[in-house]
Amino acid sequence: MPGATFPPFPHDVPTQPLVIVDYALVKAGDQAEIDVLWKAATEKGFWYMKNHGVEDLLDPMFEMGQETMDLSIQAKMEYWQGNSGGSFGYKAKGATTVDLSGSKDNAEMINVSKDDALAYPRVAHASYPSTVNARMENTVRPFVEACTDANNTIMAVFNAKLGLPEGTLASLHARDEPSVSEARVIKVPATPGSTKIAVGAHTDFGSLSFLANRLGGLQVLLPGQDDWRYPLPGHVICNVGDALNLFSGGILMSSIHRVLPPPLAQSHFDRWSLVFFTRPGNSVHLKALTELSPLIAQKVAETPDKMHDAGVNAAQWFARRQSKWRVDNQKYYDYVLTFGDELKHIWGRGRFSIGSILFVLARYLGFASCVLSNFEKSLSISNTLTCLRVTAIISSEAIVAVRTWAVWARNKWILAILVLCAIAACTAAGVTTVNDVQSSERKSSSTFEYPAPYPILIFDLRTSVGGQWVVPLSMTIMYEVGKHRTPIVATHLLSSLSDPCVQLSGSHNCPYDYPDYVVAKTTLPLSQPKSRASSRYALERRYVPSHPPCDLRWGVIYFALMLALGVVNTALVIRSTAAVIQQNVTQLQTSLHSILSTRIVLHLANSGVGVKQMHTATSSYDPDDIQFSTVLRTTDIELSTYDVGPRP
Ligand SMILES: O=C(O)CCC(=O)C(=O)O
Ligand SMILES: [Fe+2]
Repeated sequence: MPGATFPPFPHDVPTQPLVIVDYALVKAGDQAEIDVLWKAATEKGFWYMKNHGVEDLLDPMFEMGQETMDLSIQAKMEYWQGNSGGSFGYKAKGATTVDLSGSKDNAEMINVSKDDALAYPRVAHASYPSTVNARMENTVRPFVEACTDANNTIMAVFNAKLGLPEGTLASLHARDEPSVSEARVIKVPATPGSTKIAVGAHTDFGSLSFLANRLGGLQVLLPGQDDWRYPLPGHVICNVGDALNLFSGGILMSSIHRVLPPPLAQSHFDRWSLVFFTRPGNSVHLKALTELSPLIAQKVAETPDKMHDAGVNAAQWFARRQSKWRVDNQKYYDYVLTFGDELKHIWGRGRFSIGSILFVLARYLGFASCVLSNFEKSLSISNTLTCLRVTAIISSEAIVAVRTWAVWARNKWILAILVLCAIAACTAAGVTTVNDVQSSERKSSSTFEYPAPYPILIFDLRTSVGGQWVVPLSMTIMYEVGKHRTPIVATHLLSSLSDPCVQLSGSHNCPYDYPDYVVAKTTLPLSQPKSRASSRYALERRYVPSHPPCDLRWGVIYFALMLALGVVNTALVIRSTAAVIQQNVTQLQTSLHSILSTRIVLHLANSGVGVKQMHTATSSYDPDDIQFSTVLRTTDIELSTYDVGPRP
């Protein structure tokens, strides 16, 4: 790729007119050039840069990136950056969502920490693939040094223009203070003809970004514009990030950008880009520097509606923003959507039955295992996880079994089959658990042993199905869209409820990064109960006594789905020797059980019928409302998962 010739950038796409700043002149103190830079940084936050001194290091960096991406997926995933807010290491494509409907990104990248590059061979934060290490001293470190120099020079210019005491911005970006500053190489594989977003709309988290790319695809949305426009590829582009925007009280502009596949003929080629991000020291508090500059104080006073204090330091800010769009973190989504129903039907009743205890176990042990699976680093966590998962699955199975028995009108053969299945399942689960917990070795989650011909397929399993989100999320979307015809906003709400970034909603110039507050408002009320009258009506219309299969097709499909998933998952666990697949599949199994069983309980509760006085049981399907409910004939509104009462 370095030195390769690509088709030219097309003439007929909307381009973003940006000025070219001559870095050599800025460094030499040329006032006219400094004014050009200042205007670009305060009005657009983006500019092209020439004579920056990094020219000769671009190709070697791209080569390092290519050598790294050419490694097998197994080798790259040894350096997986995780989902907990870390950034150093490898990010596979598809690990983040790029828009509010949950589409996944199409960019893989390797991030090398500035601190690691400078400290090499000492490890400051993380280790890297051999392809990075081999070039750490002769390529990565010089690149990091040159970009840091360039960004520091620019920051010194901003420091003076903002009227800050000399060295203020430099001290917030001290070379020796640990930071999340990093060099990044990004590969977007060729997707001819596709217009799918490869890197979602965002503002950069840090202070200054230094970006080189080989093909078009970057698009910038400047303040006041309503269309995305391409900067020209082949230039080095610099842009201001959110930290400088905050420090300066909003005087320096941090603009929204994203990456699409390269346009037209260029779309037949892989797109490579290279970024160096200068970010503040980890402990630096992110707020406007009002006490140090009258100019900043005045700007803050003029814009009281904007957020001027993030209330967190740079490391916390970064971790939150980094994890928010992670696909894996959306496994909590269903819990959030149904929380309102849970409050009402489980906690609001003021008393507990065996049914509601099973509900709580299925739901919260499933949820806890979801959360804990992010931190599966030690044997004790691994063992705790095994126990949580098994208990959640058994509780879910109990709920589903009792419901199944109910919809089959307490048929004794069904009961016998269920009891046999339960004994078999519990025995298997018990043996596996004891075996797992007694084993003194934790199975490494970074050990990949893929069947040779299908590495990518299995890898996708690792990142999507294995990441425990895809099936629960699709099911949830199916339910909720069908039920309310409301666009689904997929997000990581739970972490953001305690996130100060939530306060930024609508007040910062990057609305794309802070959607969560809105989400909280739009999703929580989604699960409104059906009106009692309509469910009664549905019940009367559809009630078919003592002949379950006829009107039970949706219920049967629902239970069959759970069974089929169980079989598929078990097969995967048995077939695969890769610990990571076994663990992810088990977690997926737990999440699914938890979601399906608690959905059953809540839908039953929402259908407005209880079980205490019912005469028999059936299932209804209302075409206007994709909701499966086990509808039970009753006069009393009561929630229970197992008490089927007397038959007629
Ligand atoms: O690849 C590009 O051109 C831009 C990448 C970018 O915006 C980022 O990594 O923050
Ligand atoms: Fe960016």
